Amino acid sequence: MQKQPNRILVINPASTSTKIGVFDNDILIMEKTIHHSIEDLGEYTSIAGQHIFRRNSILEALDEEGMNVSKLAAVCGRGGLLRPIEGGTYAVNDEMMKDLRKGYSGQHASNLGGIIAFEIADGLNIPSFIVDPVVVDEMAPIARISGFSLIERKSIFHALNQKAVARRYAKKIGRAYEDVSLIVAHMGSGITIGVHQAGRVIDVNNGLHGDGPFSPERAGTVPAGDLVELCFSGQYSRHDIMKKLVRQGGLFAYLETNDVVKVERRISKGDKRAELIYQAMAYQVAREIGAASAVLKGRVDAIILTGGLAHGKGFVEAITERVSWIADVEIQPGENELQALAEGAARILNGEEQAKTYTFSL
Ligand SMILES: Nc1ncnc2c1ncn2[C@@H]1O[C@H](COP(=O)(O)OP(=O)(O)O)[C@@H](O)[C@H]1O
Ligand SMILES: CCCC(=O)OP(=O)(O)O
Repeated sequence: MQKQPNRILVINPASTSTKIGVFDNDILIMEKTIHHSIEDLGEYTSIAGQHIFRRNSILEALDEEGMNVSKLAAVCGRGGLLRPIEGGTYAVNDEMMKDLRKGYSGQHASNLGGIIAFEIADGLNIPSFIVDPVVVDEMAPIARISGFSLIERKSIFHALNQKAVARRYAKKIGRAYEDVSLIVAHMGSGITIGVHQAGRVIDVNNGLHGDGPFSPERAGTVPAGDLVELCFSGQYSRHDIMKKLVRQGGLFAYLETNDVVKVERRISKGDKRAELIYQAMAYQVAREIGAASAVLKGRVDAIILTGGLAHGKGFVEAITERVSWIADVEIQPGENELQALAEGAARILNGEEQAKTYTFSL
């Protein structure tokens, strides 16, 4: 008799929406984006506080789609700003729940992924997982040195999509992920450029509140001395400065939108300032890719451009003309995070891998 496939619910919470998918192993059978209004989310003072509201929205959506939750074999969520850990699939445990609720390394909607996965799975007596959270840290010791001895460089990036596209590219060329050297640029609300070598991301910018190119929302690397002067000018609170660095920095600060489609429309109507800022963002991405190629001593199998901005033809061209001398440029627009979550959970349920344990009590 043929074995029943494992049915997996996957959950990817973003700032104003929750994307869900139901898979039989790694085959998608249902996908939905649940949009949350600013008014609905505005009722909560913290991201973790939104868990019941978002969980109920997910259960309602599953019900509307005729999905019977009692058939689920596991629930898998995108995880969150935990302590730094190596890549892989982790079982959600109490220690992880504590750190997700607190936002150990900061606040991001992905903190809700593991929390909601655990809550739904616990009620059904099935396992819950997270896969390649944003705190995956495989950085080489040399990459951690910032040059300011009180601050270490941190690995906070789009690990889930970066690893998924890198694995997919390796498979396409008939090699193992562990055998290729790649530069992956994930370009969404934040932009992260990862150096993938021997199956590990040995260097990457902290795309949340660290360094790297500016992005639709993030300021990226800023001149340090000038930033210090602003912080102590008395004009801005800590909250104001963080907002200007993380959510309302970069493109948003210059053009009052984080939507690159709108910016492209403005450029096509002759808006020269919009054109300059758009080109500057592409220039900074290309510059970071150049730096990443030096990490690999020029031995780069491919450069992969992915994330929402990789849909933008002009943006991709502006980067490609500066970096195509390094290696082939492969475009994988958008993100396949739901698929990557399902594949990570399926590898455990099918016995191909063992779930890793999140523990720091030693
Ligand atoms: N077809 C497109 N052309 C250019 N930019 C696009 C296109 N589609 C989406 N984008 C831009 O991609 C960015 C969002 O990327 P996305 O990967 O969805 O972000 P997030 O990190 O929030 O998941 C937005 O600035 C959006 O305007
Ligand atoms: C860098 C970690 C995650 C991140 O930046 O996500 P968004 O692009 O969705 O803001």
